[in-house]
Amino acid sequence: MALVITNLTKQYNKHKTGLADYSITINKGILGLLGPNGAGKSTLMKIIATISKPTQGTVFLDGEDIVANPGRIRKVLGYLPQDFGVYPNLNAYEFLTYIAALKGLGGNDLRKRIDMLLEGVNLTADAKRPIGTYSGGMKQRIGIAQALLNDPKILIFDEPTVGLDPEERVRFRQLVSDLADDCIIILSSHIVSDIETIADEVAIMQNGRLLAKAIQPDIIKSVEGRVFETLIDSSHLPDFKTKHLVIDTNRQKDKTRVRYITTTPLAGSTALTATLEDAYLFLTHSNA
Ligand SMILES: Nc1ncnc2c1ncn2[C@@H]1O[C@H](COP(=O)(O)OP(=O)(O)OP(=O)(O)O)[C@@H](O)[C@H]1O
Repeated sequence: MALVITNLTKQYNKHKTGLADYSITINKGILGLLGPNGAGKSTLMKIIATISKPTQGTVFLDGEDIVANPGRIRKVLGYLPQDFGVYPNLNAYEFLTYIAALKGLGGNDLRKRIDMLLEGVNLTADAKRPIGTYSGGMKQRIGIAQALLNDPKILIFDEPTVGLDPEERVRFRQLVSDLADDCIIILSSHIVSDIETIADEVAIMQNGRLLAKAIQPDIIKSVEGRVFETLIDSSHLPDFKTKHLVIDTNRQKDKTRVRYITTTPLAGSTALTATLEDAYLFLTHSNA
């Protein structure tokens, strides 16, 4: 199974471009879309989910044009939009039953599937109370459950970890990796650590363009040997920032410990092991 996206452009209006000549091939496994606000992550996901049409370009699923024939992908799609709305007066059971009806799902197994999904997102104990009384994280979890109702083969999660506490993030990661062998899973975040722990491959986006797409070690290679740490006078920090890409600072009285990326390190700097965050900040700054 493969999604082949070619020269995709979404022009919202004269001034707003969602995607600009974007091409990518997505295979089975977990692809993390990483990019700053406005990079085009949601736009890409909406087009794949056939909620939005591209201005130009094509999306093929196993050789079939899904822009022209959205029915092909809708049957096998699970989608959690960023602005997922719920019906506050329905409880979790009623809500999932309602979504199942919209998706044309029914039969004897439906109840069992809903029970299993509620268990998977840790909502069994709260399944009988109105969703309006849920916390943000619980609403997000019911959103994750509805995306899985039809046993999808393509899963699209727009910012799925928003509002989840650390324990729920671990549970979500587990749920997603259990599905990854058999599905294309695309998830977005602007939080590097979320993507780092979940995704096999990472696609870094900015301004509607794809800056890099590879497995994590290959993305990290772009900054290997260029990440350093040093201690400088805090008063020198503004000048230091004009010469090197500063990733992180830790102020200690009048000195500041700086993690930075450069090809010309200061004498006495310590070389550090590069991380996905280093590579992400390097790529997005170099292409800003
Ligand atoms: N309906 C719309 N009308 C006009 N412009 C839009 C619309 N939706 C998105 N955009 C613009 O398209 C660009 C990409 O937005 P998009 O929401 O896809 O980015 P994103 O990477 O998902 O960002 P975020 O993390 O903030 O959700 C932004 O400049 C945004 O303002």
